[in-house]
Amino acid sequence: MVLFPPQRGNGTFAQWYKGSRSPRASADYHPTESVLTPPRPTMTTVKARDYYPITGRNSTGGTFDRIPVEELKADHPYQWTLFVLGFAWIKGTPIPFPGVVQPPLKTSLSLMEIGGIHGRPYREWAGDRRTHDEALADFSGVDKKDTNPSPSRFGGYCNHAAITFPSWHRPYVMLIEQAIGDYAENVAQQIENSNPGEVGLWVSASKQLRFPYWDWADPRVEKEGLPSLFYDNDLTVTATGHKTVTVPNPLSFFNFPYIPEDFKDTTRNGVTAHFSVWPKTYRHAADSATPVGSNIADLQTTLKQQAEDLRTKVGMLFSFPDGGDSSIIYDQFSNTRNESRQENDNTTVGSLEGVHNSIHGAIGGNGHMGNPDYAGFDPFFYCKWAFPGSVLLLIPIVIQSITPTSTGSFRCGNGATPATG
Ligand SMILES: N[C@@H](Cc1ccc(O)cc1)C(=O)O
Repeated sequence: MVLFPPQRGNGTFAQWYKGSRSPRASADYHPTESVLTPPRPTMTTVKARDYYPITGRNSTGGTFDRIPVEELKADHPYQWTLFVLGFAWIKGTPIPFPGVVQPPLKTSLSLMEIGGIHGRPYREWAGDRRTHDEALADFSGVDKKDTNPSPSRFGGYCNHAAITFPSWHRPYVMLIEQAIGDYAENVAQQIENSNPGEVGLWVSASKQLRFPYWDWADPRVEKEGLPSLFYDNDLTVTATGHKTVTVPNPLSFFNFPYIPEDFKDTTRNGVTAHFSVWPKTYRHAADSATPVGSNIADLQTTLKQQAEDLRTKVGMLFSFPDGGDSSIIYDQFSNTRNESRQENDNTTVGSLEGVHNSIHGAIGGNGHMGNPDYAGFDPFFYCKWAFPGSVLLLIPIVIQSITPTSTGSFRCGNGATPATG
């Protein structure tokens, strides 16, 4: 399965591919680091060890729940510290911590590269394991799906408006989850090594760390909107000796280390997003090359207004009639451009992608989250995505004719399960 066809633009695929393959891509070639590379049984790069049953992060020795981000912050102080440190590290702006030597950050695991997988820049991910020949083998010069796809393909790797929409984004979140988790284990070990009195506190927390989710279908969203941990300037974390310290919040925005050439200003509904010059990610920004910052008041008003509708739409995903054809239901459940609509189709339950689009718009406005080409750079993207990723694990409830087989760990926060809306 080809999960992420590259953009060909006006040139041939071969031109695109040669032009886009940056030297650092091969220098940064790490055969075991990617969870995104699709199965290619005939390719020599495929190794049995690259595949493993997914029950959370690899090699933690257990299966642990993803938990709501608010709960991670309130009740799991060591995991919270490690998550915050890990997110800052992946952004290329590590937070110093006594006794910790920051592990090197591979280019391919930086937020600049991971964020760029989703949309722009339209070029190969630095961690893509395919050789030049393997990538070319994906392309057929005589196949319309490659030369003239209709509708035309999205330019990044991500899959939208297709049945692969949910299953593409789940491993995408796992990539950042695994990277931050590996970092957390490394740092936790260093902390315990230099603080023998804290042995047992950090390493076990690091093993249990999963990427937290934000449940945007929780009834609290109507009143409280977006939790401030996503936009506060600073966050409080627990340091050694049970002390708390204040650190810059890595979840509120991302400073671009450089602006890729193909970042373009985009005007929608008369409002321009100045992506070609904005040095950092914004949410609901002013139509200006130099906005003062994200307009959180606007964001909150929009989100609170839409919250009930969002929650209803998530609940509706679980109201497909029993006994239907599971392939048709999955098609309708998963994405906005389902192909299997029937002539007399009275189904109005919406789709996971549809409701997910609404949350992108509500949070991003004209900012990066509101546009698939740039959304992956906003740190919020991944906590937001960990939620529909988890809704996906409830698919056996949606399609009742399938026996539940999910071994993935999932838990909803605060009793507000998506199943009950
Ligand atoms: N393009 C979608 C919103 C969206 C934004 C970013 C994404 O990654 C995905 C979807 C819409 O207009 O509804």
